[in-house]
Order: sequence, then structure tokens, then C-alpha cells
Amino acid sequence: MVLAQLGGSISRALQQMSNATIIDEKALNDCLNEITRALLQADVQFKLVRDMQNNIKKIVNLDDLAAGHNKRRIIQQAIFNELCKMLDPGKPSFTPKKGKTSVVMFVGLQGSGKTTTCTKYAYYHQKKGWKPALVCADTFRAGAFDQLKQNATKAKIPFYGSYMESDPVKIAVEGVERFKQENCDLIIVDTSGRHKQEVALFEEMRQVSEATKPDLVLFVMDSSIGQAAFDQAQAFKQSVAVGAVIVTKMDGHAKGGGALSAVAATKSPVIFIGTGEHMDEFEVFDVKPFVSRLLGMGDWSGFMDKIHEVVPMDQQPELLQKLSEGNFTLRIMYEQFQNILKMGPIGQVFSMLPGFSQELMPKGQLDSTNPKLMNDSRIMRIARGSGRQVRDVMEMLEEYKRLAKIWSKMKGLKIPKKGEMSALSRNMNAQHMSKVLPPQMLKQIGGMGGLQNLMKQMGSSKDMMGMFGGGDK
Ligand SMILES: Nc1nc2c(ncn2[C@@H]2O[C@H](COP(=O)(O)OP(=O)(O)OP(=O)(O)O)[C@@H](O)[C@H]2O)c(=O)[nH]1
Repeated sequence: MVLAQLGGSISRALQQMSNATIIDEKALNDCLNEITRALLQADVQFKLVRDMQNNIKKIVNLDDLAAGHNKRRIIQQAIFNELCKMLDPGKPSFTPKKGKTSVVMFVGLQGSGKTTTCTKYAYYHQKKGWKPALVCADTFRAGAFDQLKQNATKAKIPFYGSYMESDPVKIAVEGVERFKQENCDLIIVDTSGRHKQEVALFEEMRQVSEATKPDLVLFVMDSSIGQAAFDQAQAFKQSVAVGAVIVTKMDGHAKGGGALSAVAATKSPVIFIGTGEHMDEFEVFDVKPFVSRLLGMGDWSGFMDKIHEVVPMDQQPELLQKLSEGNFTLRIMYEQFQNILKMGPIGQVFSMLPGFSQELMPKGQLDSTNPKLMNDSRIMRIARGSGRQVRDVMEMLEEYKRLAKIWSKMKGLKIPKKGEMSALSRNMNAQHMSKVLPPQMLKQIGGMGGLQNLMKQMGSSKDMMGMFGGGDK
């Protein structure tokens, strides 16, 4: 089961419960059983799921809830909190500081994506102005050094390794020393992986760790390993001081539930996830937005951060000014889609939108806010000119209308200062939110009153946006 399916199953269970006329013990139990089944199918460890179920039952005491309380919302909040708790070990991992030398050692089984992830991690920090370096202490797998060398060269990151030396400890120490002298602030040591947990692997890891004294040991785990995740993560933790986890291959048919088990086994947080083979297919992992997405609640704050990353800084004030005036044009949609295409995986999703392609964008009409100008004969000409079906062009225009409608409701939104994209979400109040939320979702929350209450409970509208972003679909 891929994560999206897990999220879908949980949302369905919640939906079914809210469809029940009365939310009694039976409705709650049915819902929890459904969620338990979904989590187990996604390879979350049995004990974790059972604990979660018990905790929710303890928190949600239906008898104590006075009539008028929105039981569905309270149950949903309890599930949200429990899932967050599963993924949050309660203490943050060591975070390297730019400009101050840190040594980070990567460990994991062979094929987990460790070497690829080392470079992704280095590249991520390099883009933020760090001075990373890579050390290949994998002398077990022939070709490991070549792979690291190739990746590092592509990303223009200094690297160290040897074809001759067979002692990983010696290479690791030499590499770390060299890069300390070169004032690198993030020295990354890649260690060998083996097919399975072997005594020799753990002993070697322990020795490398003892010799290089890493500030952080990162455990890299393939998200598709299923129920084995807990034991595997625990075995690593028992040999070296694992401080954080990176889960790879979240893009494939991953049973992402393993991530939850790894957190429980290592009592360390997941800090990044790998979402593809490419260097930039790597995302910071944040618990709340992740769980929001899992429960089908969207991830507005993450979306805004992404936009912040891809919309060129000098275009942001102008774009927001236009949007706040209610001028959402086809050109804006076109330019933003172009920016979104730079986002990588999300870009792939957008490029799947029916009829979306560069040739298809109706040039000359891009700056109008009046889609009616797009009459039948023009639509036919566009379809012919781009080799698409008329239906494709119509669907693209429908998508534009949908987005334009959302943005027209945002008219008058206070524009944040230059570069302060996240201020946009802070400026959203319950009024704005209620206009953007799909009517059925608003109803579930308990209308405007429920929304205001929920926003108060959540502490800030930013959290709220994190939970319920996404717009109407
Ligand atoms: N789809 C996808 N593939 C990935 C991801 N991360 C790594 N891979 C692929 O997984 C395969 C194994 O990755 P490596 O980095 O060679 O694995 P490793 O764990 O370093 O292997 P050893 O060095 O032998 O321990 C490669 O084909 C990578 O391209 C990811 O996030 N998504």
C-alpha cells in the first residue's frame, strides 16, 4: 500500500464515521478498526498501532463529551495527534551549524540508497551556502567509490576515497582530517552496506564511528522494506548512536509505514525523505504537514514554502499584488505552472494535467481575466494548432476558471513584505479560509463557528493552513 492509499483509507474511515447518525462507541470502534487495518497494511508495527488505538480510546471519552461537541472533529484531532506522536520522538536530532565543522556518518543496508542520499544531503546544504565534502569509507562494494566520485563531481562537491586502501577506518580518518583542514563545515562519511545485518558490518561501522567521532549518525532506510523496518532500525541503533533517519524511495510503491516503525525503534526523528533518483529529489521531513497530507488534509504551508523556493524573489511582490487585486490571468497560471515544473516531482504531477503543454497555452489571450474571450472557434484553432483534442483545451480552461475563482475570493488579501511568502498564510483569517475550503469540508468542521474555534485551538492560522490547505477540488 502506498502512502496515498493509507491516507485515503484513513480519510474514508473518518468520513464513514461522520456519516453515521450518531457517533457512539460502535461508530468509534468501527472507525478505529478501519484505521488499524490501514496502518497494518502499510507496515506500521503492530504494537505501535495497538498503542495508538488504546490512546485514542482513552482521549476520546464519548460519554464525557457534552452534546453539541463536534465529536468527529475531536476524534480526528486525536488521530492527528497520535500519528504525530508516533513520528515525533520528542527530541530533535543534532542539527549541524553552517560555518562550524560537523561530521555526519551515513549507515544503512546495501541498496537502501545510502550513497545517493549522501550526495543529496551534501547538495541540499551546498545550495544553502554550506561547504560540504564527501568521504567514501565503503571499501566493501566494488564501484562504491566510483559512484560517489561521479555523483560528487556532478554536484561539484569535494570528495575523498581510495581504490587501493582496504581499511575503511583509515580512509574515513584521513578524509575527515583533510576536509577539516580545508575548513569544510559538513563532512559526510559514507560507510558500507551489506545485504543483511551482519556482525562484520556492525563491527566496521562501530570502528569508523569511534575513529571519526561523528556529530550525527544518519540511518538511511528504504521505505519499501515493510515490517522488517523496526528490527533493522533497532539493530543499527544498538551498534552505533543513530541520531536521525532518512527514508528513501518514497516516490515508488513504498509502504511508508516503515518510517513510523523506524522512528519508534531508533527514537530518532525522520529528517529528510528521498523522492526520486535525482539529486534534488530530496525533501525536508516535517511531521505535522506529513500527517496532514496522510489524512488528506493537504499541506498548505509546505506548498507556500515550495512556491517561495520556485517563484523568483523579484516576481513575488508583483505576483501577490496582482492576485490581491483579483487579477488571476491565464498568463499567471502559465508562468506559475512553468515555475512549478521546476519543482521536480510536483512538476511531474502538474505536467500530467490534461492538455497542459507549452504549445497549448493560448498566446495573445494570456493576460485577459475574461475566459469568455476564448470562444469556440478560438478553442478549435488552439486544439488544431497544438495537435490536441478540443476537450483538452476546454479542460485546461476549466482548470484556469477553478483557480481564478479561488483567487478572486482572495481579493483584498493583505500583501506580505518582499520575500515573506509565509506571511501570506499568517494573514489568512477564518473568513478567507472559509471561502477557500470545499463546502463539504467546511460543513464537517462545523461551519464558520467550528472553523473559528478550530483555528483558536490550533493556536495560529499558519498551523491551520498546514492542516487544511489545498483548495477545492
Ligand atoms: N526511486 C528512487 N530511487 C532511489 C532513491 N534513493 C536512491 N535510489 C536508487 O536506489 C539504488 C541504490 O542506491 P545506492 O545509493 O547505490 O545504494 P547504497 O545504499 O549506497 O548501496 P551500498 O553503497 O551498496 O550500500 C540506486 O539505483 C539509486 O538511484 C529514491 O529516493 N527514490
